[in-house]
Amino acid sequence: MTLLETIHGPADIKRLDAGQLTGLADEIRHFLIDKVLRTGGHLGPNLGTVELTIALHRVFDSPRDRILWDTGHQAYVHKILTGRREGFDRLRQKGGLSGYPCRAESEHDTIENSHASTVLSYADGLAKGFRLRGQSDRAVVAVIGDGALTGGMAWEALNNISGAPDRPVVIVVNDNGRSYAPTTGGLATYLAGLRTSPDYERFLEWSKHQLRQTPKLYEALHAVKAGLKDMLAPQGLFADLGLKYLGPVDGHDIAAVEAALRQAAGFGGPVVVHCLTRKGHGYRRAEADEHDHHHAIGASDPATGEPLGSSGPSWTSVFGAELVEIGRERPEVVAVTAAMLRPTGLAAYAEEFPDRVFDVGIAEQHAVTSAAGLAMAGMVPVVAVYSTFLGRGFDQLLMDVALHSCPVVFVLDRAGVTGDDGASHNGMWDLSVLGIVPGLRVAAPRDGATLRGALREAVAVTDGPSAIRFPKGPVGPDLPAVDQHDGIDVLHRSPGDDVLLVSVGAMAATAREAARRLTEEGLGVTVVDPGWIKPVSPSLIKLAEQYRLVVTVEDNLRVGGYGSLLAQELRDAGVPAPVSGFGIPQRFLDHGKRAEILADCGLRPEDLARSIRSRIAADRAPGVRALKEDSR
Ligand SMILES: Cc1ncc(C[n+]2csc(CCOP(=O)(O)OP(=O)(O)O)c2C)c(N)n1
Ligand SMILES: CC(=O)[C@@H](O)[C@H](O)COP(=O)(O)O
Ligand SMILES: [Mg+2]
Repeated sequence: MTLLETIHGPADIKRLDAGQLTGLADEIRHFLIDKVLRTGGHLGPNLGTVELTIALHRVFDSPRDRILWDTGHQAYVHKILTGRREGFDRLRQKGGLSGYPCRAESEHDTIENSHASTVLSYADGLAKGFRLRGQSDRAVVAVIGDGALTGGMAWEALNNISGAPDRPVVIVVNDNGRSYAPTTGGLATYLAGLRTSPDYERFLEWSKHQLRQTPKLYEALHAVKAGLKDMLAPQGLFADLGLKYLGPVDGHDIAAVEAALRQAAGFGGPVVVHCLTRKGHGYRRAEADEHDHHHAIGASDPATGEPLGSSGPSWTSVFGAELVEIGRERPEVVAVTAAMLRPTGLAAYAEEFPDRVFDVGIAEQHAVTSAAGLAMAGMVPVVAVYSTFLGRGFDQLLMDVALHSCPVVFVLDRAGVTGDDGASHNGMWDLSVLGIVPGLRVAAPRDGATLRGALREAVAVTDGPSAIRFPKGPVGPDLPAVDQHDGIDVLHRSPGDDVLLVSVGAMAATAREAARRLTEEGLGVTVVDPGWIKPVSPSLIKLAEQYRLVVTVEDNLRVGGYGSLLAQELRDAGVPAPVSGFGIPQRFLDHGKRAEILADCGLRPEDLARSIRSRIAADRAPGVRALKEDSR
């Protein structure tokens, strides 16, 4: 039986000796590489937290003590050590283990939101709550990455935590120097300064080498070392904030981390434990990966580590390539990313125009308002961000960009159902929130050709902001229009005025297939794709007036009485026919594959056809009231 097979919970780790712990770390590392290569997931971040997580669960008593993970993508080892090893064969699969902490899975889990920079706020609140409930003996431990530490929320929380010297929050900075790419900004430079002070490096090596022979003394020295570093490595920032600072500690040295955590646990106030780790540690391909592919990998060949089956160009790559072409023609076009240069397709642009790309760290609020500043300076900023993370900068979009009519272009990748990453990663809210922004234009391209077209139109707009949204994954073949109606692409037309099906963005193929099925049943169906869905074009309104039922379908949350803001606008414009919007039900969606989730949401072609059919039938049934607006 392997050591790992004997671990069913944190108690089992506490009884292991130093030699066994090293063996356990090796087994976990091999387990992670084997499992995550097969399923896909956050291999790099989790290889970096093996020893750190072992030490955390040896020092603290989860779940009474709360161990919190920022973003949560690096909590696989936490899951393994809290009895969920068997679940990794179905990691991130429908009905299987979530890729993030999940309260339904374990009492050891707390934060399910995978948006970064939140953990210190949770910790501050938990510590306050424990104190008020007379449970101040419960430790609150917040693990935050160097990347997440560049997010504004983290500093709002630090301001509060550091203002309460008796607030027993242990802040573990998991510093691997990278978000996806190397972490940017002055804070990153500062942290690098802490970890690269040469005196401290030499001392670190000496103490590890010399004192390995006498482990007992090893722990004792770590307390001394914590004092020594005051002379060896400056750590003003945290100390100046009133936070005790321990470190930097070798985050792959279980004994060292344990010693620092035990010291921190005894402080009784806010304390930073600065752990130095390496993303991908122990897996050469990940450690050598300069293109942050191993941050989040797809299912890969276990033998070679190569990703399995690439399925053609992605939406992201189409956007990135077109932006480079535009950038060559328009020197005023600049790009802004929130620590996701490659994932949002901006790497090529940065390569060709290094002075015209700004990585602001995981700081979407700053990304948006600094883009407003860029626009006010006469530039044309393109803010590339995952749809779900735009929520973090919505106030800035509304009040700093739109209120000032700044010509900022928002490119929202991962719009709609993404799937693998669970509830907080689906880009299912953007059309709902963008629909209420005065003066904002919104486009939802259906394929690569219309994405390129929409991007070129957007960067040409001078009197206000635009947003373009598209889903995760392969873009697939272009879907050419079969006709045009007053500037609107017609994707399908059969004789008759029964249904106008307004397809939004990547739902085009679904809408077209649903229309084909309904046409076979003798219904007259026209499918159109407006491309730009906000503002609603007068041509679309006029066209809609000619049909007995108007249906919209979008890969976005259903809102309001008509199911979508587009449907609402058509109705409000006086379209006489009943109008129904089909979209994602108002609930948080569990992880799974995009296709599975769309099926669960009733957004397959057969679902759409069935819903439309029932509405038409209801309308035709004698004595049945006229079609109700969508009331599902
Ligand atoms: C608000 C927000 N923006 C962007 C992301 C995408 N994202 C996920 S992990 C990550 C990098 C996190 O870096 P760090 O905190 O240092 O953790 P590491 O991966 O290095 O362990 C980013 C940008 C996110 N999860 N949340
Ligand atoms: C944790 C996080 O937010 C990202 O790492 C995300 O998981 C990446 O998603 P994609 O794999 O769709 O780029
Ligand atoms: Mg990091």
